[in-house]
Amino acid sequence: MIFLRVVTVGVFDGVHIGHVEILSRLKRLAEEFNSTSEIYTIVFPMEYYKGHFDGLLIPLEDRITLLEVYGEVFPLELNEIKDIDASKFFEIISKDTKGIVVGKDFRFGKNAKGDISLLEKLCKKKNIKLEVVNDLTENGKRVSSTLIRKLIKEGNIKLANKLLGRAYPVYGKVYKDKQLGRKLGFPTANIRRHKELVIPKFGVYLSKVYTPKLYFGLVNIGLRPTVEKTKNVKYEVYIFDFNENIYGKEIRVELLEFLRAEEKFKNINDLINRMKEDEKLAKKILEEKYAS
Ligand SMILES: Cc1cc2nc3c(=O)[nH]c(=O)nc-3n(C[C@H](O)[C@H](O)[C@H](O)COP(=O)(O)O)c2cc1C
Ligand SMILES: Nc1ncnc2c1ncn2[C@@H]1O[C@H](COP(=O)(O)OP(=O)(O)O)[C@@H](O)[C@H]1O
Repeated sequence: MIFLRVVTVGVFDGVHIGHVEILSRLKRLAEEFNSTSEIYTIVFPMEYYKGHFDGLLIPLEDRITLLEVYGEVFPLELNEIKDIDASKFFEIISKDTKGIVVGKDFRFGKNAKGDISLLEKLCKKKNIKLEVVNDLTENGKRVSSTLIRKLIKEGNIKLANKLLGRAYPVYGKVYKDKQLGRKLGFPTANIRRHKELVIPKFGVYLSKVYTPKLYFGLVNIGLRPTVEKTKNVKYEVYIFDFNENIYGKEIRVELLEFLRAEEKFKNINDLINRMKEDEKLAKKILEEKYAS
């Protein structure tokens, strides 16, 4: 017995609202044909191999989890497929396939030779239903992983979150540091950053913190130039109304709003005063916008 399928191929980093358009169409098409749906996710985009890549939006495991809502997920390394010529690549993705869903800019095969017009012709020949999904735009700009990476690097977390369709997450295990925070009156849980991910603009963010219980807090992302000379980017979380030892625990932090850029203060006292201001501002925003 042949199991029929519908297929989509792409990087899908971030699984943003534009991706969701494609994935929802894929799921609908699978229902129409009473087939399975398969999502081929390319692990890293071309820029990664060209050496000018800012980093992924979310880890691959998270991408897979988000994609699994829409079908069976198969990760592909670009290196495995980039030298397959367009007709051969089509042969692979069209086997037992009833439908293909892609975005308007989809390219396939060696040197990205295959485009939508070739795909249309090939699909017609094999009686495969092709759905080409129009670009989703925000203020005239195409929603894309590249745009969201740029917004995150610029600190425009609100727009990045809107285009992602969810709050931008950073998370990891809390590790022990120099324990200076506690002395300053601002204990901070430090989490390691995933090396393959994009680094947000250095500064202070209002955040949700799951310990797993939900708290709000402030995250400082940066180099802490007032107290350290390092190139090591740190993610530190000061959790409001919280006083527990969470070393070794996994916490999840969601960036909500960018409050200010990281600064080098003249002395620790100026830093402490500024952190107090940050907390005041954050609590005011929480009261105005997030109180339930
Ligand atoms: C809300 C907040 C804002 C911060 N802002 C800055 C800053 O602008 N410049 C800076 O050098 N460090 C900043 N930090 C980092 C502190 O220097 C750091 O948390 C402190 O030295 C404690 O370090 P520890 O984690 O080693 O205990 C900030 C930390 C927090 C929690
Ligand atoms: N309100 C809080 N926010 C963050 N961490 C807290 C808080 N209260 C207690 N802690 C605990 O204190 C630790 C941070 O203390 P700190 O002196 O900044 O040390 P470190 O240099 O190891 O980060 C956290 O890892 C956590 O276990």
